[in-house]
Amino acid sequence: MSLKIALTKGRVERKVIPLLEQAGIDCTPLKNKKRKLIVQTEDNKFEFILAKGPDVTTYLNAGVVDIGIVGSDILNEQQNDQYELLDLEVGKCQFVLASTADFNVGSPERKIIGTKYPVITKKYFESLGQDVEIVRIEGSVELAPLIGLADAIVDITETGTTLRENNLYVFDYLDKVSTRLVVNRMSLKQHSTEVFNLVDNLKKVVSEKIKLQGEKIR
Ligand SMILES: Nc1ncnc2c1ncn2[C@@H]1O[C@H](COP(=O)(O)OP(=O)(O)OP(=O)(O)O)[C@@H](O)[C@H]1O
Ligand SMILES: O=P(O)(O)OC[C@H]1O[C@H](OP(=O)(O)OP(=O)(O)O)[C@H](O)[C@@H]1O
Repeated sequence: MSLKIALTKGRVERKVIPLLEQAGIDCTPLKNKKRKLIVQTEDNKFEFILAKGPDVTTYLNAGVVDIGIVGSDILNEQQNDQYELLDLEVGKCQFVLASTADFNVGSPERKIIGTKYPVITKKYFESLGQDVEIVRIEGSVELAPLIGLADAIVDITETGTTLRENNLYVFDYLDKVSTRLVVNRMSLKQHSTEVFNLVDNLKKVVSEKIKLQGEKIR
């Protein structure tokens, strides 16, 4: 039976495929899948289920997949205690509080904050002792302070390009984000050899990559 892996499609998928290949998995069917959402490797050892990030944990919780590959931003936002086995060290970015230059984080008025991450945002402002109004936005979050929908945003940034090109400034840095491998606890019992084989192989790939990056910096 194949090990079922819910893989976040899009950016995460693109960053994770090279790691899977280096871990010895032939990803040709995954790379040629076009609009197919379920893809099996030639040797039938793995079945990839291509899903949106927030749905990856839904599949895991329902027990219909064994493994999930998803950003820690989503795991933190959902707060439902997934069993994380590996930080894949790709999809790295960071949560920031950002706004236009005139924003004052210390001002006493109740602020309106635009975000895709209401739980993380609420917690962050609670830690500052502030009760804020949250406007949930699905994408292009940077628009919110520009068009007067919110006073500021909490969003993820990688290169800072989107903020820069829209004249937004970082007012605070929150948690760092990266792609994680999480596992269904039942699968860990039923398919422990297969799961740990995959995790061990990926661990080697990730630590080799980190070592090489360290050598390049030195
Ligand atoms: N700018 C970024 N840099 C690095 N990782 C990011 C960035 N934005 C998002 N991520 C990570 O990728 C995951 C998926 O992101 P998102 O759903 O925004 O993009 P996507 O659907 O892959 O986008 P696209 O379809 O444009 O490739 C996020 O949960 C997060 O962990
Ligand atoms: O710092 P940068 O490298 O510019 O990356 C940051 C952007 O990337 C993400 O958006 P994404 O590209 O996923 O699009 P979205 O706005 O539709 O979510 C994030 O929400 C920022 O908008």
